[in-house]
Amino acid sequence: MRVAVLGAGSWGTALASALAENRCEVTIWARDARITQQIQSEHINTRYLPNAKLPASLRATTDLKTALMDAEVVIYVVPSAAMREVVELSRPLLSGAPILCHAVKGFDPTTGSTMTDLLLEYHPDARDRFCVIAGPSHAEEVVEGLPTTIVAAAYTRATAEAIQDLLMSKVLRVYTNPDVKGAELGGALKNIIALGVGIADGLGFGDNAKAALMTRGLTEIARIGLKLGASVLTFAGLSGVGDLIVTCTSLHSRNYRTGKLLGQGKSLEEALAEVGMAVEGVNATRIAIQLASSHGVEMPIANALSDVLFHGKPPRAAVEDLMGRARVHEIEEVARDQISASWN
Ligand SMILES: NC(=O)c1ccc[n+]([C@@H]2O[C@H](COP(=O)([O-])OP(=O)(O)OC[C@H]3O[C@@H](n4cnc5c(N)ncnc54)[C@H](O)[C@@H]3O)[C@@H](O)[C@H]2O)c1
Ligand SMILES: O=P(O)(O)OC[C@H](O)CO
Repeated sequence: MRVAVLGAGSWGTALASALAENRCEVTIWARDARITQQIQSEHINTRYLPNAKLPASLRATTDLKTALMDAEVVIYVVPSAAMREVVELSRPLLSGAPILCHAVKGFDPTTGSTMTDLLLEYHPDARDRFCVIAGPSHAEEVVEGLPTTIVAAAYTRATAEAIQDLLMSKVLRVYTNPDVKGAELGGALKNIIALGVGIADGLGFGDNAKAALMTRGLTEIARIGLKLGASVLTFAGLSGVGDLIVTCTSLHSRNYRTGKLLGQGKSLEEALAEVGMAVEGVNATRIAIQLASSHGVEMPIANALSDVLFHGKPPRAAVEDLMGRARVHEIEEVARDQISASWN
C-alpha cells in the first residue's frame, strides 16, 4: 500500500515510521529540506524525535507532488492552523480516490470547523473516504514501539477497517469507531483540560485538583460534543477519556507542559516558545468558548482557561472563580439515541 504522510513533526514522523515498519511504502512530506534529508539519509528526525531511529525504508521529500504520486492513503498530520493550506496545496495533486485521513487534534482557527468538516469543503464527494486517527498516543512512545491503542473513526466501516489493517501491529492496537465527530472533538477538546491540569500542577495543587479537572473537563467535552452530534459513549472511550488521561498526566504532553509553565508564572508567549511545538489547546480554548456560547452550553473550565490565556487573569484567581461557582447537580440527562453511534 502506498501512503503519503503530510507533515514531519513528531506525530507525522511516528505514524510514518509505524506504517513503514508495517511494510507500507511510505513517503513523508515536509517543507523543511533539512528534516527530509535527515530522514531520507540518516533515518533520524533530531528536531522532533531526537532519540528515535527511523526505518530505512521511509522516504522523505519536500516535493508534495512526489509524495502524493499514486498514494492510496493520504494522512494529514500538520497543526490544525496549517491544515487548510496543506489541503489546498494537495488537492490538485491527488490521483485516483485515496483514503483521506487526518491525525490532527484541533480546530480550523478561522472557521472553527473540525478537520473533517474542513476536508469536506475541498472534497465534498469523498466523505466515505475520510478517516480520523485519534486516541492516547504520544509520538515519543509510538516511535519507541511501546504498546499503544488508537482509534480509526470513519463514516464507513470499509474505510475505518482499511486504516485499522494498515496500522495494526504487535505494539499498536487499532479500534474502529463510526463516530467521527466524537473522535475529533475528544482529541481537540482534551487539550484545553491538559492546559488546565498543567496550570494546577504549576501552582502546586495536588492530585485532587487534577482528578477534578479531568472529570469535570470530560463533562464539558461531552456536553458540547452532544450538541454537535457526537455520541456520549465515544467520550468514555480511547479518543475521549483515554486521550484526556494521557495528555493530562504525561510529561510528553506539550499542552500539559505549557500549562505548567503558565502556572509557574510564565507568560503564554514564553511558555509556547519554551515548548517549541504544536500546542493545540490554545486555539481550541478560543473555539470552544465560541461554540459553547453559540450552542448555549456551559463550559466553565474552558472559560476559566480563556480568561487566563487571553485576558490576563492570574491562574490562581481563575481557580478561585471555578471553586466559587453556584451549586449544581453532577449528572446530566442524555437522550437514548445520543449514547452510541453505529454504521448501518
Ligand atoms: N505529538 C504527538 O504525540 C501527537 C499525537 C497525536 C496527535 N497529534 C496531533 O498531530 C498534529 C501535529 O502535531 P505534531 O505533534 O506532529 O506537531 P509538531 O509541532 O511536532 O510538528 C508540526 C509539523 O508541522 C509542520 N508545519 C507547520 N505548519 C506547516 C504548514 N503551513 N505547512 C506544512 N507543514 C507545516 C512543522 O514544520 C512541523 O514539521 C497536532 O494536531 C497534534 O495535536 C500529536
Ligand atoms: O503533546 P500533546 O499535548 O499535543 O498531546 C499529544 C497527543 O494528543 C496525545 O494523545
